[in-house]
Amino acid sequence: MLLAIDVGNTRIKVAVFEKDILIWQDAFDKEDAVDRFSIILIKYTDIKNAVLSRVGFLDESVLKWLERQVNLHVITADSPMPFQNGYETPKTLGIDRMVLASGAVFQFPKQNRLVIDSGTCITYDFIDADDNYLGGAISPGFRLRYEALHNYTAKLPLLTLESPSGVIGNSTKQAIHSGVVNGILYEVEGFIERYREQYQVLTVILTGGDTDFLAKRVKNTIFANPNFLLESLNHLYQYTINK
Ligand SMILES: Nc1ncnc2c1ncn2[C@@H]1O[C@H](COP(=O)(O)OP(=O)(O)O)[C@@H](O)[C@H]1O
Ligand SMILES: CC(C)(COP(=O)(O)O)[C@@H](O)C(=O)NCCC(=O)O
Ligand SMILES: [K+]
Repeated sequence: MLLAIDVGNTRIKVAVFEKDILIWQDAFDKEDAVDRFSIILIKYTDIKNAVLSRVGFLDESVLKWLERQVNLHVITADSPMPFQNGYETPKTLGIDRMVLASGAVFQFPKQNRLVIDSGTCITYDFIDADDNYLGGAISPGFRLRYEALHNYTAKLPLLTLESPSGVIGNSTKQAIHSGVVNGILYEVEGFIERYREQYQVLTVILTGGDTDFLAKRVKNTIFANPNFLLESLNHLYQYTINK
């Protein structure tokens, strides 16, 4: 039984795996980390190993606590990956993006793949059919855009994610929702179209906290899976221990 832990810039996401079966999952804020991890370890006493991907801040004391509870396997830039890393700055590449790319290789072998993870940031990661990771893009996620509009202007209100009434926002709030939501939709659809121009056959995988919201609205055939990073962590752990 394995505990997979994804520490992002907004939340901690966790899942318990029995081989390749996801038997339980949760997401929580970082300040609740030790309490929520304790609940999991009490509920699943067979957990002896954990695998962790971290891009967001996590208090060192939480890591030290975790290391005392389980065998903690932390994914780093030096961890073995099932792809050739063509990133110019491999040491600055987000561990989450590496895990996503490895999951695309495991779950969708030998094809051009674009992984879109809509969380704090929207990340785009491309792996070609020969398992070369080429990079992609980093863009502000929904919440970052709403907060930026509020924090960097004199008058705009701070709004939370809501579907715009239409393309033409006929009020301040609707104009903001249209700008944020339609802006992200057209960005995602535009990127997919550009990648498809260059790589005619392309598999698109969508994940992240905003998967469900985006999957319903993006006009492209995509594989939507909110647990893709956690599943990829599980596969990567198996891959690493069997190397
Ligand atoms: N309970 C929640 N708390 C915070 N964000 C949530 C929640 N449910 C869905 N979300 C959405 O998920 C996004 C964060 O996605 P996530 O993938 O967890 O981010 P990260 O991996 O960057 O920490 C938020 O911007 C929000 O739109
Ligand atoms: C871009 C990210 C902040 C995304 O993190 P997330 O939205 O998942 O919290 C993370 O992948 C990161 O810190 N990347 C480092 C820079 C790079 O990937 O080139
Ligand atoms: K992300």
